[in-house]
Amino acid sequence: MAITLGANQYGKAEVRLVTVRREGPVHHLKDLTVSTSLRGRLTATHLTGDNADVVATDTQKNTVYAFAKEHPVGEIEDFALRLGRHFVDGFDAITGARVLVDEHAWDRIAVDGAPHEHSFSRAGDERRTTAVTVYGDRAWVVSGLTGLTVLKSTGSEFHGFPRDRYTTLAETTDRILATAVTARWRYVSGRHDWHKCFTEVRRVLLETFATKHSLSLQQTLYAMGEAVLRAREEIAEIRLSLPNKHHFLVDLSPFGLTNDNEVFYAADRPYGLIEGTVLRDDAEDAGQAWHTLPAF
Ligand SMILES: O=c1[nH]c(=O)c2[nH]c(=O)[nH]c2[nH]1
Repeated sequence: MAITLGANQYGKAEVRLVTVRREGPVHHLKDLTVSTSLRGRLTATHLTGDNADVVATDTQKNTVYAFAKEHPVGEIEDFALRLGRHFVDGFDAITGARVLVDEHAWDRIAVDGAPHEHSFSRAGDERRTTAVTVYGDRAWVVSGLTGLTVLKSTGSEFHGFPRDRYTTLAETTDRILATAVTARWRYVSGRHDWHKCFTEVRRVLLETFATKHSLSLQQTLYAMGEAVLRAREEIAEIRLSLPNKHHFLVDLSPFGLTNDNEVFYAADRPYGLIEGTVLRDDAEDAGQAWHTLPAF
């Protein structure tokens, strides 16, 4: 029996980086979580412990901080591309790099209605994300967002599903629809206006969720993905993961009360999980873009 080393990668996970850029008295904050992972000629360290080709994960972490000082961080996609290119071009043994960046948003605190120069409050759980893969001369960018929680209090139905002896769910023509959107979209190759594209995708996702009359969360997922692809030609493919945050009508009849779609129990688990990909039929090959990322 022969035993060999299979696919492997290594790096520093979740480097927390905060930068302050000063424009006179006005400060600009960037709050990032950066993970790097490298691939390449790494058999020796696994088989014999020879570390001649191992760029230490501590060095990877230091590089993140040093890069943040040496150039303005800018858009997370550009920062990740610079880091990935550095590891692949700078070390012979390293042939591929994957850099994940999550950006945590902060709002300026309003003081007497005016945005404060250097005081902020966390904008919530939502994060903007990117996953950049550099492999040889090529690079793939998959950007997205996660934790975008949305709810509509009407405009959602769910009926017509099969009933068997285990089915108890009532059909409904008017329910609450709520989810926390995770979206990842793959750019066609090249550089794009990352900031504008992110802002537009987020807007289109929200507007479509709000305005599409929903017969199922699956239908809403497809409509959201389709609207993004119609709005942004630089996006080849979008994957959405939508937990169905159920709001169940509370049975108030024991108290002699009716419930006309007014009082709900917000269940946190279990939850339906609706996931899918929407893509152009002529999209260029995804290459390494989704490699080792979650399926959706
Ligand atoms: O939009 C929905 N899709 C489902 O597949 C499903 N299943 C379920 O119990 N409720 C819902 N809602």
